[in-house]
Amino acid sequence: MTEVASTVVYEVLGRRAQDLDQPIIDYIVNVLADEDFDFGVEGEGAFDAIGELLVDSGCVTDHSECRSVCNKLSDKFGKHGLVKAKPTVRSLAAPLRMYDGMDEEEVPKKKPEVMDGPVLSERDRMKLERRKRKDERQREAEYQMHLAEMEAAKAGMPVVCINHDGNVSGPVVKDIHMENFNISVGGRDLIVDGSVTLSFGRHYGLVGRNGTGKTTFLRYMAMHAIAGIPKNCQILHVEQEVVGDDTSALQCVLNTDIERTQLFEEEIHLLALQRELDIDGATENSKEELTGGIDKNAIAQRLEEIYKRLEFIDAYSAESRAASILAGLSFSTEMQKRPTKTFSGGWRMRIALARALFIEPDMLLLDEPTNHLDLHAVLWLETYLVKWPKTFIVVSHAREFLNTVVTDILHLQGQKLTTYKGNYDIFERTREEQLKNQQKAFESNERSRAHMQTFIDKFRYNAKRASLVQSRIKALDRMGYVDEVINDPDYKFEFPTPD
Ligand SMILES: Nc1ncnc2c1ncn2[C@@H]1O[C@H](COP(=O)(O)OP(=O)(O)OP(=O)(O)O)[C@@H](O)[C@H]1O
Repeated sequence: MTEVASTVVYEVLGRRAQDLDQPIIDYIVNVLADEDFDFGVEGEGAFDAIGELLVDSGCVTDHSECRSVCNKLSDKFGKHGLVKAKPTVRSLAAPLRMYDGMDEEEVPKKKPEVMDGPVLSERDRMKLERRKRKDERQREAEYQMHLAEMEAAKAGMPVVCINHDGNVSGPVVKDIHMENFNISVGGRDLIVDGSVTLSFGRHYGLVGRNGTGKTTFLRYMAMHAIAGIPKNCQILHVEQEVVGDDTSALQCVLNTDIERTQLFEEEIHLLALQRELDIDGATENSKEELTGGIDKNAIAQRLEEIYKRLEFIDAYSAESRAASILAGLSFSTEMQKRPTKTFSGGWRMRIALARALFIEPDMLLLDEPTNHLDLHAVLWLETYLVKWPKTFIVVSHAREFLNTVVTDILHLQGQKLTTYKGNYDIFERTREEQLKNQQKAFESNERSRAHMQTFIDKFRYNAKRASLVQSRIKALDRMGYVDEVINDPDYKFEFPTPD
């Protein structure tokens, strides 16, 4: 019935329908299609019900055009057999109560009145302030506990290093589907019922207001703490600077290739043995002691295997690759040879970034990588990431950087993650358009609801309008709500005065 009613409404309104918002049209159709609706004589009932709405919305120019439209509607509805025969009029023996026979839920609820709270005394205000500060301290303590738990969990995880043979522990997983997951910190829900698919080779920019949980999401991913992340997927989250010690910056990067380092160490050891065996003066017994029973042939054979493997894993070009990454991040040749302990935190962060780029994990997670970089390094990193062959997620507030390096945007808002195709500018435009439409739909929905509510309130106790009021109540119920546009609040810092 509603379908035919909708066709009739569009037919009668014609071009006028183009200027009407969808919720208003839906409302008109619902009211007129209601089986209890009374069109009255020459569409008088329709005029009463939707006349004001048609005039207010600008669909008709004045009341006389409105009457003619309502008349036509009544006529057409009648022709399509959509008008019910008028019930015989009878006088009421007893007063009619509007809510009789209605479900409790259908009874329109009155909005709770907003009451102004009592004015706080200075003492109460101080008390509240103290309570607030106490809560803050508790939140900070809970957050520190969360960080400690994360650290402990990370320490128990396998070290992310260069994996020359691909995934030996299972088939290579390309896309990652994380479904219906929740993340909360210190009792605060950051992501509720989140679902994300990360396609292999795409570059994601993770954006959202401060404090919404971007870093925490990356941490959970790095710990494989979200269902749907394959165990054999190597995820590296560049979060902390490298620990400073006597290792040179270059060696620190090279050490992430554990197999290469081990093969070189074994080679050095075997070559030393070979030299010992070649010394003429050594007795057979002392030679045996040195080599643990391995003869010269076995050593030569093992060395051959080592050289083949080193060749296979590109071990000889690794140093120049590592050096070029460090150079890109503004380390001069002299700096690359310096022990990591001689660098500041910012520069050690760059070494951590260089290590991650050198490892090339299946999934790279970068949190504000440009924060520690100079312009030259930022430009170099942009070029490097554009060509990155695998998947990465980067959190950054640098618009130009995001525009250059990402192919998709992950937006964390309202405890949900949404994916948008395209760079940051495209995301911003799409989002603006979406918000505008949502706001428009919200306002139009509110307008229609308010209009219906006014009618209901006005004629609630009017027995003659009972059926109209009922149909409005039903229509109001069917109409539903459009969400209002709500932005996540910015994280606010407060520096309390000491007690
Ligand atoms: N130092 C802190 N003390 C207490 N709670 C914190 C602290 N840092 C973060 N949190 C809590 O964890 C939530 C998520 O923080 P997280 O760092 O993951 O957000 P974010 O989106 O990465 O923010 P930002 O962009 O500011 O880094 C915060 O809203 C806050 O509730």
